[in-house]
Amino acid sequence: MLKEQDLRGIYVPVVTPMRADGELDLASFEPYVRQLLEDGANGIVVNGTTGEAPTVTLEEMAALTAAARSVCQPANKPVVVGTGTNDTASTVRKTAFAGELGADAALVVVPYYSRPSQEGIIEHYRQAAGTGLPVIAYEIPARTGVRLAPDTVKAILDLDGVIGIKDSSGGIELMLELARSGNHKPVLCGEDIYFHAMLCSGAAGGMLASANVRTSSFVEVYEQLMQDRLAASRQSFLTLLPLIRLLFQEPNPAPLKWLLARQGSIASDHIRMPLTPVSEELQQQLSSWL
Ligand SMILES: O=C(O)C1=N[C@H](C(=O)O)C[C@H](O)C1
Repeated sequence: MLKEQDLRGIYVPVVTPMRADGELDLASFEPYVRQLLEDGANGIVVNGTTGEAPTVTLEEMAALTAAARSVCQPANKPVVVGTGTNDTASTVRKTAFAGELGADAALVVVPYYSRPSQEGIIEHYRQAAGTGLPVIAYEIPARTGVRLAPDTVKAILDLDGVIGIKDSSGGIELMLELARSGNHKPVLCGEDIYFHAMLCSGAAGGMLASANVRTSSFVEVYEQLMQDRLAASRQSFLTLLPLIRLLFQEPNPAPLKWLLARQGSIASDHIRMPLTPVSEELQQQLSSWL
């Protein structure tokens, strides 16, 4: 199981490869994950936003977790599984199930849509962490419809079994406040454009969809900063900006899947509804970037 001190570096939230008919494509999945590890990823996140979690069935989650483990375990790299929903009871069941599947930790998003109170959200995490599988909280207000107050984040991070947080809050203010107030649990950047800024403010790494493409360059940004080579790290990050901008020009992971399919990492760019394939215009821009 994943320990707090090992939640650092580049965790890659993987796509869920699908065949052109929409079925799960496990044949693409294993070599694709293996390549990410060879390129230096510190861990893998299955069934996250980038993995199209809302459309992935429990059976598919189990198959993806097993396939990811078969590649990651021999390399001693952790597999994190997205288990958060907007219903506490089903989040607890899914997190416990991920534990049975051999996941090293669960990524639990703030319960979306219902707009619960801050107390309700803390209790949601208490129950998820009660399953015994280490929990990484996931703050992404643009998707959930509710924003965590800094004190709420601190209360969640104080819970036994919560080992850190993925911060996609849309800026570095939360990160700075956590650092100011002496938080010691790892904060991973979950908003690619802020990766370098958040590392400079004390983030322990990133869970970044763009790191699917230039994995070793993201690792380099991280490593250089850890070695206090600020200018080199900033320069490395700047070279990644055009990629990051393109990947988030339309809803993630459609541009990413298109790019991965185009470069042969997965067989098809199929994406499940209601997400739609990338526009022709963006395809042209991605081709030029390639
Ligand atoms: O799947 C993830 O984890 C990520 N999701 C974010 C999103 O799509 O909003 C982006 C981030 O890079 C990782």
